[in-house]
Amino acid sequence: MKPIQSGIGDREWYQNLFTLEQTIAEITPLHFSAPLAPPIAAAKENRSVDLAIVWQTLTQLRSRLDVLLIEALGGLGSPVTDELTVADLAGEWRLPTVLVVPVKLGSLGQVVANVALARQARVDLKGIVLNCTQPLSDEEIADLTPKDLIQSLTNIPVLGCLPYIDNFSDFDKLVQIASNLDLETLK
Ligand SMILES: Nc1ncnc2c1ncn2[C@@H]1O[C@H](COP(=O)(O)OP(=O)(O)OP(=O)(O)O)[C@@H](O)[C@H]1O
Ligand SMILES: C[C@H](N)[C@@H](CCCCCC(=O)O)NC(=O)O
Ligand SMILES: [Mg+2]
Repeated sequence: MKPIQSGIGDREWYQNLFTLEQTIAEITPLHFSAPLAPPIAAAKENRSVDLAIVWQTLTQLRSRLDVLLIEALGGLGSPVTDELTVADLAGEWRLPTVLVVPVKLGSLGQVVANVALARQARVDLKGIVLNCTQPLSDEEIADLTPKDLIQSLTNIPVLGCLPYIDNFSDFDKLVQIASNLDLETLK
């Protein structure tokens, strides 16, 4: 699921990449046109952010699927409503969570701040995945986001590093990349 989406993006990606039995309304029960934070995008359409429909759809899907992977939006501190952040929802809805961190200078500060926020909101943080959103060497990745330092600072396991992907339509490559992540701990 991409339960709340603003603008064009993830739900369209999923439909192109995967064969899913869910309808688009099940993949994304709440969609807003403006590519902005949900409360702001909703206000532009004179709508509110109806979390009840998100919870209902999530509950239905969870009961009929073996695995339900949910992509949030923005970061843990991004607002979902005027009162609630992504971290608040993940905590209150008890969703086992993986933090995805783009590899760049500043990532260490971001990861420490986000893990602190996750703890404050009682998020069940299972692991951290590093994401190389630009082509970098192994040495550059290790210098910017050293796994051992992140684990020592946060006490959260680093499950792996997604490489830079230049072609998202190479499905076999995506499968091979996913198989390198240590996802067994999420079960
Ligand atoms: N490993 C990668 N290699 C190359 N491009 C990437 C990689 N990860 C992300 N991108 C690019 O960044 C875009 C947004 O990625 P992603 O959906 O993961 O962002 P996000 O942080 O989840 O933001 P959102 O809140 O919009 O979901 C992707 O569609 C892709 O174009
Ligand atoms: C438009 C973006 N791509 C994203 C919304 C990100 C909101 C971030 C708000 C913030 O933290 O300032 N929407 C989405 O993932 O559907
Ligand atoms: Mg996304």
